[in-house]
Amino acid sequence: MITANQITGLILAGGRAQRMGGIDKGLIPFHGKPLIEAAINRLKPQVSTILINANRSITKYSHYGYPVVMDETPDFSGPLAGFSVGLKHCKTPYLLTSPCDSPLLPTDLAEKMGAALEGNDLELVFASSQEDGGKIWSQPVFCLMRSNLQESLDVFLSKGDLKIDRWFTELRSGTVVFESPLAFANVNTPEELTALEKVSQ
Ligand SMILES: Nc1nc2c(ncn2[C@@H]2O[C@H](COP(=O)(O)OP(=O)(O)OP(=O)(O)O)[C@@H](O)[C@H]2O)c(=O)[nH]1
Ligand SMILES: [Mg+2]
Repeated sequence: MITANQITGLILAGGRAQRMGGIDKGLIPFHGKPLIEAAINRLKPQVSTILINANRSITKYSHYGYPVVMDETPDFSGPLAGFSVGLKHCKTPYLLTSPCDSPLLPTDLAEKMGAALEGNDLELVFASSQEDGGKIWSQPVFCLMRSNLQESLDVFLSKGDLKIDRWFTELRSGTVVFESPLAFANVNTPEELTALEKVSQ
């Protein structure tokens, strides 16, 4: 069984947030507190420690008491740049990733993905969500991976590829379907922020 003390949580807050007007998304208020706090609070019981991946507002993110790590490339090359630096700083056998803009993320994320990873001898498990109508969507920025994947990721990125699901196909990877679509609701626009605050009173 993979336990919380074997897992480091990586919160991805390194994006441009263009649909939010380019402001720092992790710091916008959600129910009166910076959005990233909700992700930290949901992730904390599932992991031994947390890393925050950000490319701006480093001092503000440091106030949470966790290391803040920046992408090694300054060009906002996507979430895999965050995975890469997260793997480099990860000192536990597993890394669990989550974006900073999904404040209702599953409280059993690590447990379910850990069981799938171990049970099927996988290297990486990503989440999928199921809509009420049954349609399944992959949620590739929610991943549990073995922390020895750093070399594989660096080789993949050095080829100039940035597509997250293409890296997954190079690995022994699988997915876990979570039934609550709301758990993966993410805040990309001011309208989505308002709507999510309403349904999560
Ligand atoms: N480290 C890092 N993370 C990124 C980068 N781009 C996106 N992400 C993260 O990936 C997750 C999903 O990305 P989006 O929801 O599209 O966020 P975003 O890129 O900031 O927003 P848009 O610019 O509106 O697409 C978020 O947690 C982002 O912080 C990047 O260049 N570097
Ligand atoms: Mg998003």
